[in-house]
Amino acid sequence: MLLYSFAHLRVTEAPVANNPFYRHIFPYIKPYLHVVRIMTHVLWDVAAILQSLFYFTDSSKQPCSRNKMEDPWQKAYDFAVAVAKKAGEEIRKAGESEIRVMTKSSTVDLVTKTDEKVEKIIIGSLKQEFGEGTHCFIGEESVANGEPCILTDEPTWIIDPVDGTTNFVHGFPFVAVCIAFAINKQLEFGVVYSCLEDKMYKARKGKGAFCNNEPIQVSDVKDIHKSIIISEHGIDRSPEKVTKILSTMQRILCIPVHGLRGSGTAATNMCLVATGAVEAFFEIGIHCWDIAAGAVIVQEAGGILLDVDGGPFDLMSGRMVSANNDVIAKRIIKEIEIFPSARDDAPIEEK
Ligand SMILES: O=P(O)(O)OC[C@@]1(O)O[C@H](CO)[C@@H](O)[C@@H]1O
Ligand SMILES: [Mg+2]
Repeated sequence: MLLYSFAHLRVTEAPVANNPFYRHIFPYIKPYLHVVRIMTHVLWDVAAILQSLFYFTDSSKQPCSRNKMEDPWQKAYDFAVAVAKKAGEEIRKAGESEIRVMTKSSTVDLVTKTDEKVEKIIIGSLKQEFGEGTHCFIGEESVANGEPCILTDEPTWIIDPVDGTTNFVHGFPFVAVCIAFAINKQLEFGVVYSCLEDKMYKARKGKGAFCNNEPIQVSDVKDIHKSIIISEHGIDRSPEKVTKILSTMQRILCIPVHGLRGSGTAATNMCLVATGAVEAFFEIGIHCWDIAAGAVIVQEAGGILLDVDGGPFDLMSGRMVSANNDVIAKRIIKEIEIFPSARDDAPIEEK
């Protein structure tokens, strides 16, 4: 302020001719006043530049920080919805012609050209939008082709292009495109497009869950006897595992619950928990791409996620209970017969 006022002092002729200051001293300093004036202007400008620099780099201040803090991933979220829609259209179109089926880890682990093509479309679109090398990707088919499956702190897209490939091959009407996004290993948003039903589920951390833009909410049932529970049979048909899976199902049925169901896709199952159509879905032997998007949707719809032993949910562990509340989750967990399953981030030789 002081600098500013001084800089704007007008250097004028002495207004009072008989003032001793103006008569004896002013004539000597007058030539230098112009220099002082220019210097103060320069100093003022430098001060202003420095002040704005500190102001704009302080993260608690506006407006530069406003852009950064505002909603950094909203654009990515909206883009993921658009890409999921495009992918779903591709799957619907592919379902109209003959589907060539191949197998992966076993004769019941199916894959089609559509799985691969749709994953390429999704990852290609994301790279084009956000730039090559800026984000990481964990995609079901890329991992099947040898890409690493490690979740780091980097911005990471977790993709299942066709969740429910067996359904797709058979024309069973639950097939979902799953796109999730994590940063610092925390899921930020998830999109599940159940493309044969044309239902777009989406959720962003702290911003609610939606189906076709309508808010969704888990059920408020706490009485296990009034619940419907979902589980799946998985693709591991070793008799020991199948025995444990069926034994768990029997125990849950005999609680008794209203019913046991399974849509054939983990993503759709989780969305059914999120809408309140069922109370819980659990499975051992799933993958991060099956459940990452659904995990955000369930939580944002008011539900919870746990490990099958009641511990904290771990996206890469290959096991999960998703439920409307912890009463239902813990009651289910009592009945689950746990069997070993490989982590997604385990070294290849351990899988
Ligand atoms: O079709 P994909 O993506 O290979 O996997 C289908 C999938 O439904 O298989 C499991 C069934 O046990 C599910 O949990 C998983 O989502
Ligand atoms: Mg899949």
